[in-house]
Amino acid sequence: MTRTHTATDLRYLAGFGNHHVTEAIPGALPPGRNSPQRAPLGLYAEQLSGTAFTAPRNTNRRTWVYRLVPSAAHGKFIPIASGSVRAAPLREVPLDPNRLRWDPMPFPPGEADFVDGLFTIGANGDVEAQTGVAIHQYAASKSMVDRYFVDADGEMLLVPEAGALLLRTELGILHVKPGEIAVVPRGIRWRVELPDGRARGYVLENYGAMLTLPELGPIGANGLANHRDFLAPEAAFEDVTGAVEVVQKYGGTLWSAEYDHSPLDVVAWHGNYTPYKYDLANFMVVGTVSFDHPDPSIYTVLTSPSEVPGTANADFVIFAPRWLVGENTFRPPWYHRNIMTEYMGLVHGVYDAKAEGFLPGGASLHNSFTSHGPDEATYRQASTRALVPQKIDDTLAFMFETRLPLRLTSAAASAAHLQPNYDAVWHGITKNFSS
Ligand SMILES: O=C(O)Cc1cc(O)ccc1O
Ligand SMILES: [Fe+2]
Repeated sequence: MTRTHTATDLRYLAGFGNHHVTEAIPGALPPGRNSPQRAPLGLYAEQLSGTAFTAPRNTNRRTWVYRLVPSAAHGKFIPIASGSVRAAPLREVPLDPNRLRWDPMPFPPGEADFVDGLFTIGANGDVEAQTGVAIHQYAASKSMVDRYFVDADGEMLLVPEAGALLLRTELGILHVKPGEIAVVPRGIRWRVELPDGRARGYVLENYGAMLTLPELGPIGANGLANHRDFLAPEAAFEDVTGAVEVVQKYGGTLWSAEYDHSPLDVVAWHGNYTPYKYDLANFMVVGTVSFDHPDPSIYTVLTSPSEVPGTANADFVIFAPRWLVGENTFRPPWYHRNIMTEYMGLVHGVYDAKAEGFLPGGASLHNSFTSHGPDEATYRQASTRALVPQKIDDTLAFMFETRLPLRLTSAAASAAHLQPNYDAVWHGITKNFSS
């Protein structure tokens, strides 16, 4: 059995969407061709296509892997209980026009690995039509050892809130801690170890076009999330023989198959279809240096475009430390209604639109066209404070923004940690009008 790497000896390959080349054993990659009659070291060659063969060059994603056994070498998948995992289309409860907020998600009783601890909040679109998203939270207390996961339904954007994750994937290992994010593409096998014993966080499962960097328009060639800060793993493999379980999410259902070897047996690979991580501290925040509160699209880290120009299937947006300097400006978010649906979570600190009740590990959902904005305490404070330069610090909130309303699971809609009276945060906002 070979399972070598620890979190400390990990090295990464830099660059968003780059064509990387990596060998865990020198000489494992065939030079000059992808598919020689016999691949080096007795390995099997296999292509993993994340986009259609014929997708335009600038969006085409594929990786060639050189592995101990072809991934085809496995038995039958059988459906298993899906726990708290659901997929779109969801029709468990009516679409709810209320603003909703949840307390921090409790850890399940007993031990739960990452898959056991996945809890679907809601979804939109249609998993089989490869459009829309599901939003999940996870709370895990046990590492996956002889158990692997693969999501054929979407790529998974992981936002850890508590505890690091060691993601052992087919293409190598990523160590991801709160303040960082990771994306695991659809169809890649992986398992999750918990270096801190427990871990909790958020997942955007993107059924649609792969997440990419947003256009920068007049911002120019630099800024927001920069290409070079996205890190893919170096090749690392497990040479493990013996019964292991592979759990596959396929069409919204969990399926299980027994393999007689670890599916993480890729010794070398080259290509641009890879898992990756990104440290949100590297995000260059752009904001006003004159007046008014800009639209939060300037805080977009990654976007999944839809076929409608400028209208994302999903955006991943962060509210990171930054200076507020706007003159004669109400500096927190304005009151608003938005056709796009806004699901928010908090990694740490306090979010500047909510004085109380929005907590790390908790979440809010402002579905399409629901009225929201600063709570009463925030309004009072921000509309009267002296407008000296102010640093928003020690905080990291984020938003999964998606173009279709989000249908909740009945479990999320009736969860014990759903706050009973979120509307009250806007009580006490009174008329100031005088003519
Ligand atoms: O609702 C929210 O708190 C998110 C948000 C932040 C912001 O600065 C502007 C609009 C917006 O929806
Ligand atoms: Fe909003």
